[in-house]
Amino acid sequence: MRYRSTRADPGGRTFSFTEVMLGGLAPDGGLFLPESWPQLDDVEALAGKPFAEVSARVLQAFAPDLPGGEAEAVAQAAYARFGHPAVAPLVQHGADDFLLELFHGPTLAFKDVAMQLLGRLFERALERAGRRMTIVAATSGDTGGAAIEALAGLSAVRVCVLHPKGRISEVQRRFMTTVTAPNVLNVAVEGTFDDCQALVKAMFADDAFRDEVSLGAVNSINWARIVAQAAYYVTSSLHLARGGAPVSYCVPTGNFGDVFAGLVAKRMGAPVGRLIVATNENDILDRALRTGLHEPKGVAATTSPSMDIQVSSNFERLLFEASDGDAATVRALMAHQAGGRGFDLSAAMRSRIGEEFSSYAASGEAVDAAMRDVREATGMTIDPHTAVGLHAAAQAREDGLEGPLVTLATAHPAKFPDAVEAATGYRPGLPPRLDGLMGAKERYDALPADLGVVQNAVRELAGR
Ligand SMILES: Cc1ncc(COP(=O)(O)O)c(C=O)c1O
Ligand SMILES: N[C@@H](CCOP(=O)(O)O)C(=O)O
Repeated sequence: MRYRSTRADPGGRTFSFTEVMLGGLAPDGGLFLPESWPQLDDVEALAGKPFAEVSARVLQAFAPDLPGGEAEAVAQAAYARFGHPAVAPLVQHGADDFLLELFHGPTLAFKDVAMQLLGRLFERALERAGRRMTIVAATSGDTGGAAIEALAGLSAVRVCVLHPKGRISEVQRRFMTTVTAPNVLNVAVEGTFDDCQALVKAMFADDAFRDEVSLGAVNSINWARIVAQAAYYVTSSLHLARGGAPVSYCVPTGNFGDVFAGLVAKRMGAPVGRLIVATNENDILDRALRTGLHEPKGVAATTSPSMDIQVSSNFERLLFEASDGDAATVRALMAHQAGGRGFDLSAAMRSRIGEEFSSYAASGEAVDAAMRDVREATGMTIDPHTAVGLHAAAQAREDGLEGPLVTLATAHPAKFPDAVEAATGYRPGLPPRLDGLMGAKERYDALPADLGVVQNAVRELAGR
């Protein structure tokens, strides 16, 4: 199993899983994808197996270069820390409608599922290579907390997280800024998540800097994140399909990593049906899928801040898939995007995407209504990101979607208590294990969205 960049022509350099994981972004600025899709042998036999076992099988399929037994060992350790024995339990909320709860990890968001695995894989790979690494991550709220939780205190890793100042919830921020481990640096950037992500990509594009600090990534540009997330599509689709109709998924979407993980599970042979991209008012992906025109129009602050994104990194992976691996097309479209311009999808690419993906966007009112409605109907409290997903699920049903439909519950409602309370009148509380979080001292640097300034802060961290 070898990997190539979405921007590299066939016959170019290929990479192993470990190189891909430690490299983060491909040297040419593209994203790594496998040269072919591995299949899960005897996939039906995985139905009902423990989450860690399925996760290890998925990982092994993509990472044959890991030492024997490593996939099982890291998966067992990673998921032992989750607050629910199923790790990612399904909860039924309608006749054929389900929520997949992905928030039972240490920082109450779906990012923990991948990050707990990734932290352990990094630790072992760096130890084998006898090297250190500086991870720089951009977050719109959840990736940062999950990354810091997974990497704090590791001697071979320094981790710097860039978050958009004032644009994430207080609980999200505190998951990051109250951590005192010396290998952690939090930076509040004057700008949006897109600015933070652009800074990360610019650091990767600076070869000298990349080598100087031994730069690594844990955003979903890192292929290992996507592989780890594919596991919950495998477990849940096998559970619900049982040899019958494939299972469709409604995925609250920002950086397009989570929904792309659904495609990966499908490509591996899991019974995954349609993939529904659910966006908030930052609807660039919904517009692109409906009209073929991918056109930026500025980021609005919403009650689902983790999805306040315009430049969705993993859309590039979908463009590569939809163009049949045509790197020249991907390079051309990405050049438009880098220049802040829109681009058009060809009719052929649109039609290929439309065979597997649909999309819906939710207004702020629709998100509030979804939180209220589900609470009134079922007593369940959901977070605003999950509400974006449930709104899309209802729209998909109105448009005639049949068969089992799973909406990903991507965060615990207690991460967004103000938004939930405003919509439902109920203020969700944090689990007792997090009692100290809201009173703990915070530490972060506020910096402008300036590459040189942020690079200097990362250099200082790397030298600690
Ligand atoms: C709670 C929550 N929901 C949904 C998303 C969107 O996921 P993705 O960026 O993989 O599309 C995010 C951020 O990634 C998130 O933190
Ligand atoms: N919503 C994310 C944004 C980064 O996404 P990632 O999946 O690429 O790490 C966040 O919460 O930080």
